[in-house]
Amino acid sequence: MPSPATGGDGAGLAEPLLANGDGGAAGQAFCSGGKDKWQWVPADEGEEEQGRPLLYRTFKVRGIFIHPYRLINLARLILVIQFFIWRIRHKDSDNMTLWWITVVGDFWFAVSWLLNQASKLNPIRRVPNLELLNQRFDPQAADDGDQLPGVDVFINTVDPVDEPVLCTMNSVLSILATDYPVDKHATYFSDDGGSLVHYEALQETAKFAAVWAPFCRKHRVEPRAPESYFEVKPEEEAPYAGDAAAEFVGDRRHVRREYEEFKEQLAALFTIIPQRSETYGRDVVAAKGATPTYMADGTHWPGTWLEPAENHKKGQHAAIVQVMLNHPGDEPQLGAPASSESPLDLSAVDVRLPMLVYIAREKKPGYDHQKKAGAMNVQLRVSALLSNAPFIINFDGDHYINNSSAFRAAMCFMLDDRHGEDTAFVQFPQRFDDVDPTDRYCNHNRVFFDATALGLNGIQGPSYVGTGCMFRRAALYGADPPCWQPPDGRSKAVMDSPWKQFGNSMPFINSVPLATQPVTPPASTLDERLAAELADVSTCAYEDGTEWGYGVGWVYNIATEDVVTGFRIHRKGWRSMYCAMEPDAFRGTAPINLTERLHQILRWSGGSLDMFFSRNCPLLAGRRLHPMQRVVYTNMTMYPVSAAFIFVYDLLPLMWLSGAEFYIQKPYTTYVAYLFAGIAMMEVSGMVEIKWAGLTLLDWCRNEQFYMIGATGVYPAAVLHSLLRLVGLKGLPFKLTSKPQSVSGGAPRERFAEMYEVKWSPLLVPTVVVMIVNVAAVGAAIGRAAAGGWSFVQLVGAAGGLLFNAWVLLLLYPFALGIMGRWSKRPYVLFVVLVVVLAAIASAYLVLLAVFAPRSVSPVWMERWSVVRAIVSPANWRI
Ligand SMILES: O=c1ccn([C@@H]2O[C@H](COP(=O)(O)OP(=O)(O)O[C@H]3O[C@H](CO)[C@@H](O)[C@H](O)[C@H]3O)[C@@H](O)[C@H]2O)c(=O)[nH]1
Ligand SMILES: [Mn+2]
Repeated sequence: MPSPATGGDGAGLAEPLLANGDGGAAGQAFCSGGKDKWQWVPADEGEEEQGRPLLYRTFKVRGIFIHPYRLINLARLILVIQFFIWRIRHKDSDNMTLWWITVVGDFWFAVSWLLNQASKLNPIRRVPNLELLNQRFDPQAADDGDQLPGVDVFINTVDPVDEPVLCTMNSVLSILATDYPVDKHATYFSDDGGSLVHYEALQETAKFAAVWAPFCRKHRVEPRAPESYFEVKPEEEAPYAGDAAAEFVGDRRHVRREYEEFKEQLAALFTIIPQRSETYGRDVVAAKGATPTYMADGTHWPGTWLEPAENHKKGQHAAIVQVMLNHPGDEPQLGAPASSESPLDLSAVDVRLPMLVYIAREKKPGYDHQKKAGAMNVQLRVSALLSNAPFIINFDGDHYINNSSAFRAAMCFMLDDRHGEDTAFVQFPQRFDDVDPTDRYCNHNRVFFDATALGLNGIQGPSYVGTGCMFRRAALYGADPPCWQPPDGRSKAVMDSPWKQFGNSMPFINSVPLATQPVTPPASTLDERLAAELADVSTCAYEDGTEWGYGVGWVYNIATEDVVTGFRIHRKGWRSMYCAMEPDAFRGTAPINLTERLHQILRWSGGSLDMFFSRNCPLLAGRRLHPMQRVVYTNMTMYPVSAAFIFVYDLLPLMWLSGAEFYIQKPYTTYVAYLFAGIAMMEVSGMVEIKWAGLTLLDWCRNEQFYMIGATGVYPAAVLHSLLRLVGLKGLPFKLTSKPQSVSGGAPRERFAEMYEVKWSPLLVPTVVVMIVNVAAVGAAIGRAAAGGWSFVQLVGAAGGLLFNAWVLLLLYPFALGIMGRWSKRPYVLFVVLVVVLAAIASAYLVLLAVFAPRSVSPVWMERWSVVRAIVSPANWRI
């Protein structure tokens, strides 16, 4: 395959991109603990005195926040215990079955609250010191010992339409242009769709990168994903950071034009490829009854045919591994001066591009390809044979690098003298671009990424969340961390019977011990033998009978590979680090359509339960797992179970409809008082959490709301899924998350158009039922109260119950908006409908009472009723 030009030649230049690589922002963040982070105080002063260079600094929450926070939670714990003692002593209810259900339910809530809270009692922030890193790993002064280590970058995609190809290629561009030594990182693009569109788009991208990457380096622009870069309004732009200010405007205009052209080329691929195939394939079609897909040079594309044919269809084709950009060599290359062809003066810019490899692993019918985990394990082996960097960072196709210092930031943790060696991965938060300003579907997950993750950071480290995470290769291979290695220094786990563990490729096995070495070996040159080996490690059969997917690589047989893979590493005793930077390290796109979002939560919660009922159950882990970390993982895997109880509780209001007096627990007022106190304390604790984590009230409400929305429909489905699996069935099918199409290069669409789309799915039904039940309960209670004949105590009881209903409805509010579709642009419609429906139910209920239980209705109403009845009674109808 012809490989696109890598740019001009030239010689000898210190990499300009390194000179001042980290930029000022991160430096400031280091001093103060970040913008607006007055809640945090340094926690590592002692360590500084020991004279070690601290590549990152540690901060803990200021006492004025954390002490009250812990105190409230202690008080709540006492209250909860007291509550149960009280309940057990007062076994008094109108229905003992319900009493038992609620005791068990309340107990489960208390436990899950405790598990959840436990993870957040010691939050820690860590801020990388990029300046120090750059000093220590200064390329000018460097001899071999002091170079930044290599990083292999994995990026995954499946479908050029569902995951718009322009978005994916933007991510690739942001990686190719990132601020890390060009010869020290290599990108492995996994195309699980085996699509020629991806392949040719990647070729175009490599060509465009020859302009884009040098432009970014020359002017030090951010972010380095062109779509996002050109979207920034001039007034929001960061101050110019390069050293050719005079040329900036002209260069930018030129690159922008090239980018527009590049976009058109990508969009055209969808028509060019079918057209080309038709032209080439005219005679073949009749003979084979299918249209092969042709590459530009007239050969068949093995990935897929336009019409499927044996061994050439989606899901059935040989492996394709293609080096698109070769390893650039370690000598910098200056670009060409401005010319009539290219007005961009690159004579002082290193124009090399990092290595870029296209992979479509073999697909065969009948094989379980293990989705993303399977794809990444192939990337792991292919990269081992080509560049074998000791570090790996992985991205979903829709996540791009938003802050070019991110790789260096991760290195601050990996290379630090304190815990660096025992750190298996550095997780960055997931941030999203396309979410609506109110974050209706809680896509930002702020409570998790700004509070929980910091809590985990204070224990053994954050869990792995699937993207934007830098790994130590050895940890993925199943090695032990140095702190748990036997004194002879060699990790037994890795080298006992390597075939059984790693499969039959000798070159791969030989690469394993090298992966732990700090200095990357030069990338292998691609000869025939290597090409054959690459194809071999990308076959389906390669992993048969090995440890891949169990003890080695990303974990298999689970709806989500992320948390469980992180867990498998933690249980070996490794730690992980959390790194939230400003500006955000990476950004991606989130599903902003309700149904997509629910399917995503379903996959996550289903995966969690899968994990609990697997060999990776947190309760089964050995002593290397920190006790608190075990608690955290137990919570992370068991949380969907609560839904079973929540669902019952949400339906309890049905009892209002019976009209009779009914108490789950007597004395009822004490019961209610306990519940209110418990809930109130939880809310107060939440408010303190908002303060130390720097969240907004809205972030926090969204979190509560989405928990409830999940708990009514999705989590019960997840429980069902794991029950199905427990009895040996397949469980629920999980689908790829579709990404918003607005960036796919077509006509500009309305902003957040996706949010207003309603796609019905069985998953929506239970939540709708819960909503109806609660609305009906409120209506009925109003009718009942209006009918009169309730004592004061009964009224108070009813008011408490109504408050519960109203609370449930408030929590389900985003869901209600979601199923309103475009109407939700005018939320007041919802309230009008609500009032009308309530009035209707209340009157209907009143009528029912008047007909069936006239004695429970006050005489005033009965009088009116007799008038109405007189009118509607058929006996009085005269024709
Ligand atoms: O057969 C497959 C299926 C998916 N993917 C890739 O996996 C990534 C994530 O899949 P997606 O359907 O987009 O899931 P999301 O819900 O967007 O992803 C979240 O949830 C996943 C776990 O379920 C994590 O792996 C992700 O990192 C996290 O962002 C995407 O890049 C896909 O291209 C593959 O490579 N092969
Ligand atoms: Mn995604």
